[in-house]
Amino acid sequence: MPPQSETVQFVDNKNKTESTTKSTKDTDKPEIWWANAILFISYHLIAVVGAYYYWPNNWRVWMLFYINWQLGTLGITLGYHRLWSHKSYTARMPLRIVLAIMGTMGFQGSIKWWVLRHRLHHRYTDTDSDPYSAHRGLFFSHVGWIFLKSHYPKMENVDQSDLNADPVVRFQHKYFIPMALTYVLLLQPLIGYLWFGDAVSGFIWGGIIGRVAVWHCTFFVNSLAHYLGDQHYTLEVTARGNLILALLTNGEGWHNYHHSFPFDYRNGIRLTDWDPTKWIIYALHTFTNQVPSIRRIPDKDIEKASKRVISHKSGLPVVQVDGEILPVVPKSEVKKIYKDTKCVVIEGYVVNVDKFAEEHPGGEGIFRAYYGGGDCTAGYLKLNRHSEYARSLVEGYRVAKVAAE
Ligand code: HEM
Repeated sequence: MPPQSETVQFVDNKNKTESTTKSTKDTDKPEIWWANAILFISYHLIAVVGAYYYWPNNWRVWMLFYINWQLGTLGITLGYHRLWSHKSYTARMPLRIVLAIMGTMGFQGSIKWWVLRHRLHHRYTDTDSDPYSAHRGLFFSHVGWIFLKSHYPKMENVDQSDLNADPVVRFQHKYFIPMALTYVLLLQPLIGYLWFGDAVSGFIWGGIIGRVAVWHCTFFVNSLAHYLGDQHYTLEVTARGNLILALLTNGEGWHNYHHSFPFDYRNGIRLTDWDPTKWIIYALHTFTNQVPSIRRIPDKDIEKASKRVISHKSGLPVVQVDGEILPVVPKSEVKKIYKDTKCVVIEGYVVNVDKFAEEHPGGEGIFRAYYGGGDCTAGYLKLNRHSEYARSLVEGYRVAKVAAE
């Protein structure tokens, strides 16, 4: 088990240099974790053979699999990840108990085991100290890291006081193995027997295949979500945003935003971004007393991050306008640079209307012909006498200044 945390002075989480970190090398050769490897491989073998011989011809078996998959995944996303790893919301004891049970169904180690590694991942993303660093290859970041008994010298810098103080976390950590095994070996066959009279199918589909589905969907976030997708909020790490992964992971696929703002209870920030985890947290906060508070990053900070990314991507000279750093784009380059974006030009500035277009009182249609860097100043000035409020909105959405040629 990792040691208790101690007070350490951190210099900069991106340069990964701590003043009091012990000199143990992160790249020390780790041992193979045979127990994990054998368990993992056996599960997959049983899943394949079981699926072949016990292919369901009864919808109840499919339901058992689906419920198991979804509950396990939600236990990880709602509980392990957004509650315990990032404290993006607070939860009362009854909800924490339910989430700890659901998380146990994910079969990915105890809350404490998982959260400490996840905090390490965020703190040292893409370095040797990142337990599932994407820089060590797709296979390693997906499952390879689980087969290794790595020791993480920098773990001592990760705070775990909140985990140690939570009785639910302590209990689940102590009894994780019996709880997880009871769930798979006893409960699933029992449900199968009582629900559709087939204990073996209950074990195979509820216990084994349900687990394999939860595993890979969670692991995709560590692997594919660092390889495929968009980077709108930070370029400093490999994390990317990806709709397909969001669909498979109850919203965790919006991973670039998450790495930029890990404390936000949302991963998909737009109303329409597929993120059931965020919707459930919001519903629990609004309609029950189980989630007293949620953490949401202010829109202006998100906007700033996205502007910074656009500036960096452009690699152009910058200018300070009203306290903001904006890249300066030659007029002839605007359409090339912003071709696949919802950016338009208004009064000499490139304005990103992605977040605003849908709620524009004059309709989104007005912008469409200009997306990709078209100049809509004439319409903006003539079709409506835009108020001061509208002007300040435009200022907030500026992403670049167009250089006079
Ligand atoms: C980011 C750019 C823009 C912002 C922030 C913006 C904002 C607004 C706002 C807040 C209003 C409500 C009235 C007001 O407060 O002035 C409005 C109305 C309107 N806007 Fe814009 N606007 C933008 C761009 C444009 C452009 C490019 C056009 C035309 C090409 C346009 C056409 C209109 C029209 C026609 C209305 C009147 C809608 C109605 O009352 O039926 N707007 N806009």
